[in-house]
Amino acid sequence: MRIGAHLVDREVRLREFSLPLRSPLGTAKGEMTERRGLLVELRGELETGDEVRGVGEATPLPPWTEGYEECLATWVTLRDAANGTVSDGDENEVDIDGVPPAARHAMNLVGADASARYAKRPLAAWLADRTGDSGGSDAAAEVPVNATVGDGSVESTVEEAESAVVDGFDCLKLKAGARDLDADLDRCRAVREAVGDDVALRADANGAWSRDEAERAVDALAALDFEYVEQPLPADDHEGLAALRGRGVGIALDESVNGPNTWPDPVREFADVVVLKPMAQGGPTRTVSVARRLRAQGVTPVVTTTVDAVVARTAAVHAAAAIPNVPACGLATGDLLAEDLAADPVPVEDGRVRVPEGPGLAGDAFDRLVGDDSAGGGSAGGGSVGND
Ligand SMILES: O=C(O)CCC(=O)c1ccccc1C(=O)O
Ligand SMILES: [Mg+2]
Repeated sequence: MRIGAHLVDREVRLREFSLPLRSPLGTAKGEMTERRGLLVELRGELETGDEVRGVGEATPLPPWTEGYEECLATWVTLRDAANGTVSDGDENEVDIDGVPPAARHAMNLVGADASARYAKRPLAAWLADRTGDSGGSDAAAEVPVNATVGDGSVESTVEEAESAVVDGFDCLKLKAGARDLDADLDRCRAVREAVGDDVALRADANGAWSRDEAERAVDALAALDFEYVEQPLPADDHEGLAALRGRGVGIALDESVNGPNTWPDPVREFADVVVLKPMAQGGPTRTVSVARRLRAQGVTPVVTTTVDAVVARTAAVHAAAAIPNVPACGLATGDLLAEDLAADPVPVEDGRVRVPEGPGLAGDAFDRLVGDDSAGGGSAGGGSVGND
């Protein structure tokens, strides 16, 4: 296949970016300090003469997705094939099954944004139309979100939690697993005492615990009335995860289903909640259809970013809005970035995000973001790698 194969005069352009985090996000897998990714823009004309334009983003994060270099190399190939800047022939045909998840996310998103804009529908409504039941279903106007609280001392964890509650969040997710279990449980207990009983709490261990630790954690978190614990055990310990069910706190899967691992089957026997990261699922379209299938078997889907830039974060908000009655999602990650590529069309207010009402992602808000293409020393104009 080729991107925009049905378009005349198509042009795909890439921009590499690198965005520092405001302060490092502490997790069981180490500290995240910056996010590197690619913006993609597709322009062309339909045979009717109508102009088509779409924007996408690939912000890879191993082990959830491929690494940056593979993602970039994939997109340089996709771009050159789409633009016809290499001689016609087999090398212009890209096998879609070989496109890794973050690169595929951008592919899905440029197409979905372009299609939704052409249909004059917000992306959320377009996604709901395409993935809904026969009658279709409306997209939500707002999505509830959780605050993301990184690893830290008891004091700094409580401080961050309290400030999130002051900002209007009624659901907090605490990163855990970076320190020993008793220290983590002290943090969780201190936050519960500080925020009271009306705030929903979640913990995310990123697969750090042993079976014994996970069992102890689950019992302690149940007593603190935590809503769920995300990935208490390594991604492939399906049996261990199943054994943690029914002890008073929900079991959520993240790494088990976002990344190279095989899903436990049937997933409802292993999880109450499944976290869907569009960047790891290969795009918003697949995210919404997987979410609807999960719902149908009684598993609760939650959408989160991989701490993406504004284009993918906005897409994730649309995807979440296309899932009926989605609970609080991990989409309040824009504030973790010290800078971003554009003004935020999906700011968090009172623990909720309003879904942009313009066509596609956010009307033409992202149309100026991809300047002259210089990514990958590309054939579309040469130049060096990077623009910052
Ligand atoms: O869910 C959230 O609150 C934010 C997203 C988040 O925690 C995250 C962000 C980047 C990579 C991994 C994760 C994770 O859920 O483990
Ligand atoms: Mg997680």
